[in-house]
Amino acid sequence: MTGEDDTVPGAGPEGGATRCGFVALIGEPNAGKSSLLNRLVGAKVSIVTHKVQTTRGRIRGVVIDGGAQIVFVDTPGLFRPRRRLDRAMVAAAWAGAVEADAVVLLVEAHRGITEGVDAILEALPETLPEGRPVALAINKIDRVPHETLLPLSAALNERRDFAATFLISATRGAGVEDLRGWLGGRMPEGPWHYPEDQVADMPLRLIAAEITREKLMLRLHQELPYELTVETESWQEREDGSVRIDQVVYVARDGHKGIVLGAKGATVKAVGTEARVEIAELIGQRAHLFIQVKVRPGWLDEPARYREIGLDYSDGG
Ligand SMILES: Nc1nc2c(ncn2[C@@H]2O[C@H](COP(=O)(O)OP(=O)(O)OP(=O)(O)O)[C@@H](O)[C@H]2O)c(=O)[nH]1
Repeated sequence: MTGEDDTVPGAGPEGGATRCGFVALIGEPNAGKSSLLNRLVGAKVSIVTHKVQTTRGRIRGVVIDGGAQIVFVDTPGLFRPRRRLDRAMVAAAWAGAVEADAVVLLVEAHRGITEGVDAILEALPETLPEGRPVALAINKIDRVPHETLLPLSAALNERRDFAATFLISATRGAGVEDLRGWLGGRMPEGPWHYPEDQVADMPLRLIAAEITREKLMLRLHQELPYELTVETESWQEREDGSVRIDQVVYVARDGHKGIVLGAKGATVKAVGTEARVEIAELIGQRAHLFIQVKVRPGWLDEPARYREIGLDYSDGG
């Protein structure tokens, strides 16, 4: 974790010190966190949709900036909790921010300081440890006249002394490089968490899991929207040029397992077929997809689990 140190030495490309750390993107639902992550990573990491609250944490991207490796924790949207699960999702979002080395708050240019942004600004000082650098990224600048940006930036900086302010468009890319460079400089010195080659295919594993989750959600509609997670357990290239992908769908209860499986496994089979076609298209290779459904009991009631969903640094994906 960094403290207030702004003087992290630059890591030279030839054997200089490496840096590595975590960055949490926070903001209201739809602020553009997934879009920004995708733009930063340069691959479609998390599925961007028009529906709010689609991001379920644990979706990460790893970005190399000079000698720095920046691990992004994409958090669930921060919103006003209504149900028990919602509260846990908010807690998960904050857990990511509390443990990150730097935080980026995304605010939508055309919406300005909404009630939601206000609530986040209120919560920031008491939630984050002192000295944790928080950058402000005013996003979707392509949607507003340029002259509105400075007043908005000033109003926000009056509320909190941000370590830096960036005017960005996550979808068009404006300002994103600057933000990435700034974050790279904020990462603490230390070895990289992920070997370089792993970084290359990690996004694919994440995307593959997201694709399966999306297909499940589309098929199950309201039945289980927030109560399952999909993880890609293994990704094996085969000699014939195809790839074998093993995934696990985790559900909270036995009853949910039945719903995901469907009669004689029909639901998971249909989902698997749809996901396989899309994954194969994405990677340009034939894919064999194997999906298991497992119950992780108490998943919904254990605070520790939520934390894990929002922030899991344990392995490379
Ligand atoms: N015009 C414009 N639209 C953007 C920009 N960034 C994101 N969007 C759009 O805003 C919507 C929400 O973007 P997401 O990236 O899914 O937002 P999110 O914050 O990850 O949302 P949750 O997953 O719900 O937390 C999508 O329709 C994006 O295309 C931008 O810079 N300009």
